[in-house]
Amino acid sequence: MTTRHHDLVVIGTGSGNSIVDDRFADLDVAIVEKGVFGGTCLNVGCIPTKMLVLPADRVVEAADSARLGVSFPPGQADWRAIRDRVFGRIDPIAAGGEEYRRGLANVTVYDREARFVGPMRLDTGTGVEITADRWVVAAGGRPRLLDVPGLDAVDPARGVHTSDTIMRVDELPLRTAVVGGGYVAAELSHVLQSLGSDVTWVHRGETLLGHLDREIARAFTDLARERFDLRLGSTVTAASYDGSVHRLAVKGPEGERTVEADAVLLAVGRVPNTDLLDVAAAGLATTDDGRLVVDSQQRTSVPDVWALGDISTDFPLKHVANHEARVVQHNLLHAMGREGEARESDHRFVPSAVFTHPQIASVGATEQELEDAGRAYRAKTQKFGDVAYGWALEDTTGLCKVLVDPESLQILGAHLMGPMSSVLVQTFIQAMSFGQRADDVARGQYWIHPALSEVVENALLGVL
Ligand SMILES: Cc1cc2nc3c(=O)[nH]c(=O)nc-3n(C[C@H](O)[C@H](O)[C@H](O)COP(=O)(O)OP(=O)(O)OC[C@H]3O[C@@H](n4cnc5c(N)ncnc54)[C@H](O)[C@@H]3O)c2cc1C
Ligand SMILES: NC(=O)c1ccc[n+]([C@@H]2O[C@H](COP(=O)([O-])OP(=O)(O)OC[C@H]3O[C@@H](n4cnc5c(N)ncnc54)[C@H](O)[C@@H]3O)[C@@H](O)[C@H]2O)c1
Repeated sequence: MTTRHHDLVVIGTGSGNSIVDDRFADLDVAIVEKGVFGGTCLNVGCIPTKMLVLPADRVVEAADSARLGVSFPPGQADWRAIRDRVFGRIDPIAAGGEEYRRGLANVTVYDREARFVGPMRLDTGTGVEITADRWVVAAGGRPRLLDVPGLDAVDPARGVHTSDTIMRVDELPLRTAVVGGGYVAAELSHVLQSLGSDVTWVHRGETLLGHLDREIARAFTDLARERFDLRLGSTVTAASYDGSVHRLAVKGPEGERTVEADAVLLAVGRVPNTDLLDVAAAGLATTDDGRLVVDSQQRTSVPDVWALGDISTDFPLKHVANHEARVVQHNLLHAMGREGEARESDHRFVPSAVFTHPQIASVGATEQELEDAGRAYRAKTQKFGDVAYGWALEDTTGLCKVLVDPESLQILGAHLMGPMSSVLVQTFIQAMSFGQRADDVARGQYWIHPALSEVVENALLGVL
């Protein structure tokens, strides 16, 4: 084992990869990445899922078009062509990112799983142990597995998948059992079912997407009930596999039932990679659920060590990881005397979207959070179907809900389900971020008629 000292070490090439730019050109930098460059979002997360959701949306919309007076034959997906198009675009980006880093004279890439072996001493797994003046830990997380024999390890050959593996299969399973009721389950159930797999969706809770405002969560759950074989309040207690078929014992409101499937998708959350990295050996403090403790400047409990993204954040979302990476980048430069005052991360109004069908988007407090906090609020839920573009869409399910402080008229939260919700929510994000009042946003600007954005205008006018 040889040892080497660097000026800066970055562990993880998801959002961590964006930190080292020209301003670090005079430093001896190590980048540590055990997998492909670009991390979760690019390779197995946001990007491929959204590229798969789009054709899935087309299938659903075509099937629904008869209501508009046009009909198409039932959607036929060429799974391999879709898969190859998606990864044919993504994989070269990951490879190009790695090639670029390896070509930089001041950067050394360590490409094995690394772990700490002492106070800020990292075994890179390549026969080199490294130390450094400054560190960035951006090692993300990985899918959680189930504590059920047979489903406690990923095994694509047997059809036991997580989001890391299901998107690259050669054949879409004829029947998939999806376990979990969060983001990944909602997006990938839509993809699988639309593109040709029969989905049985098993979730332990009574509503899907339980983190959302309850009105939206219930409305989405009602729609999902019509579309999927949905087993709510249900847990998988045992699993068997006979070489071609999985049989899951599912305990639910009607007792124990067997769910048969050709593949199982485990979508039961993610765990931070602090254990694999053995952060305890480095003396880095962790939260009860295993994330690195960071302060508002993204500093860990050890001096000169910063962390960002899924390994530390309360908000495991790519736009948050990117924001935190910019803060860490600035604060590293500040610590080296190259930038002014240190900065803090802004987690006041973190938005999110679930790219399922219909789309869902959200920012700020839910109604139940305001109730629990005993906070006064006014609420208005505007139906997409009641604005002009909603008529064009013949929309019967879309909702735009806004929650406002009755005194200050500040927007406290906004929750949408319907076409283009991830875009429509931006008006609320902007208003909340800049402290704009609901009446000013509603009345102080033009709203293009008859655009779908009128649903936001009407929700705001309604709440006033
Ligand atoms: C299916 C799916 C869909 C998603 N869709 C969205 C979306 O639409 N919008 C959104 O905002 N967010 C989405 N997310 C969440 C988003 O992908 C993550 O929040 C984001 O990628 C986290 O970035 P990160 O840099 O913290 O970690 P990562 O991107 O996970 O990067 C961590 C890197 O560290 C490496 N690493 C870990 N441990 C070690 C080690 N010991 N040694 C060496 N290298 C190591 C890993 O290989 C990895 O490349 C999605 C997630 C999933 C799973
Ligand atoms: N569009 C997006 O922004 C997007 C898309 C996908 C993922 N993500 C991010 O990735 C994270 C992970 O997504 P996810 O869907 O895996 O997690 P999640 O936290 O959204 O949902 C996890 C689900 O699994 C269930 N669950 C947890 N443990 C279980 C157990 N032991 N048995 C049965 N069910 C269990 C939970 O009740 C929950 O419904 C999300 O929190 C999100 O931040 C974001």
